[in-house]
Amino acid sequence: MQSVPGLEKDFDILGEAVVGGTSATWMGYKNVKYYTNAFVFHENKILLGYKKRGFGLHKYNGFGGKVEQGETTLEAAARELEEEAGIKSPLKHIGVLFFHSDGEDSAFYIDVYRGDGFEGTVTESEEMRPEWFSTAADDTHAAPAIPYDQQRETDPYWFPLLFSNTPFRGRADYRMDREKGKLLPCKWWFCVVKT
Ligand SMILES: COc1nc(N)nc2c1ncn2[C@H]1C[C@H](O)[C@@H](COP(=O)(O)OP(=O)(O)OP(=O)(O)O)O1
Repeated sequence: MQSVPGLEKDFDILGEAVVGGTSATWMGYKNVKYYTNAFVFHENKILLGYKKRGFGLHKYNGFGGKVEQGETTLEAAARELEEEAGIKSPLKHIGVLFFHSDGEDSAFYIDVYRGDGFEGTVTESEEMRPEWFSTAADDTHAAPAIPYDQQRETDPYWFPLLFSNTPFRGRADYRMDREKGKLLPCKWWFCVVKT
């Protein structure tokens, strides 16, 4: 595993890992940009947003965005959740993800938050259309299954840890797949944090 700014302090507490992809070295990057991603849980369901514009267009994700100057990442996560889904939730930090795409100057450093329960009314925004999905193993909760085929390719590595409330860390490098004509993960690791 290669060091990542802000993650180095965690390396001695990382546990079970999924590692995959090419044996080539990790990609370099010039800058790191800080983001948040918040996931709200309620009655065996998770709230995801369908991205209507910009980065991640037409994919489901948590609610989040850039951390603005002077904000903590928790403040940024709460602000983005309210802007994009119209709700507040008692957010707790659950993970850190680091993504870099070949050819980009900046890498994404993402603080991931989990909130159990919410206040307010879930409301569609200009950027996101919120929808509930089932987190139950069976289909008894009358919500659709997690839409992994409309999410980022690396989400299946860490979503189970988010569901089980297990702190995690991870990194993936993306490269253009010329045959498929899109960026795909070429090297990755995802770990639980030992408690
Ligand atoms: C594999 O890469 C990623 N996976 C997942 N699941 N989420 C990712 C990945 N890379 C970035 N993200 C997240 C981080 C943020 O939550 C959003 C991107 O935020 P956005 O570009 O919408 O940021 P805003 O500040 O809202 O941008 P605007 O200036 O357009 O409002 O994706």
